[in-house]
Amino acid sequence: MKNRYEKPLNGYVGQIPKLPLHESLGIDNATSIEGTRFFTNLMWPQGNDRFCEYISKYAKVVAGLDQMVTRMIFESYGVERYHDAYTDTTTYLLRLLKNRAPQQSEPTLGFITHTDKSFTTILHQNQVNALEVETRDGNRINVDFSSPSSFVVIAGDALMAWSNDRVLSPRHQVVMSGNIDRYSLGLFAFNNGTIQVPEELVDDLHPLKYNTFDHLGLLRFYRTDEGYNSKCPIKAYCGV
Ligand SMILES: O=C(O)CCC(=O)C(=O)O
Ligand SMILES: [Fe+2]
Repeated sequence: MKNRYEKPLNGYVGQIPKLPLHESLGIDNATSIEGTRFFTNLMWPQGNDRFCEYISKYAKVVAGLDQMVTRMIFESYGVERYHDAYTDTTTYLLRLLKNRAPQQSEPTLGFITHTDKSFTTILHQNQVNALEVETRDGNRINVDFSSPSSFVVIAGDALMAWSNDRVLSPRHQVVMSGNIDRYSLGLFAFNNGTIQVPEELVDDLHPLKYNTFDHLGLLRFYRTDEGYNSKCPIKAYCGV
């Protein structure tokens, strides 16, 4: 298998007996031309300039959207002074996801219930809706983002910890129906350093809930049995 990275959960995922519908590939550092070229040279030994160009343009546009959204989040908590340092040390993993339409009698679960380990994730899809997101009170929302101009922003575990639990990293899953294959793109923001709760978000009413943590260490922890089996991996990893 060629699409592998040292960073856990960055490369190919698929051929999982319990999840026969799902296959995905990952492009780390997708906003840089080196990142996309590394991927296209791997998949097409003679190169694929068109794909390389489109994918890096897409990643750049959506990373710009992500930086706008995270700036708004930082501003809404009065801590925009930390935003530049955050974006300067953030890289983007672009995942290309396919969930094929289930055949009769096949399980319809495309992707298991999980929370994202990123800071933020921006999703885009073809016309086939299948994403279900759980709310704080346990209800499920079927997210309709079938319009080509729709994007969904999901808060990841790192944002939940950074915000000292103000922003929820929601559990979500992909459940397929109908007879059209679903293609989606997920751009995941990962910080290359440590993340800490801003001091402005800690007070008597909001005691500190997370120790400073190494973001990529969260991915490594999630790959361990303890991390994978814990109910809330981020709390098990760096919760106070
Ligand atoms: O395909 C989607 O819409 C969501 C995929 C997802 O949740 C993930 O890759 O983390
Ligand atoms: Fe996800």
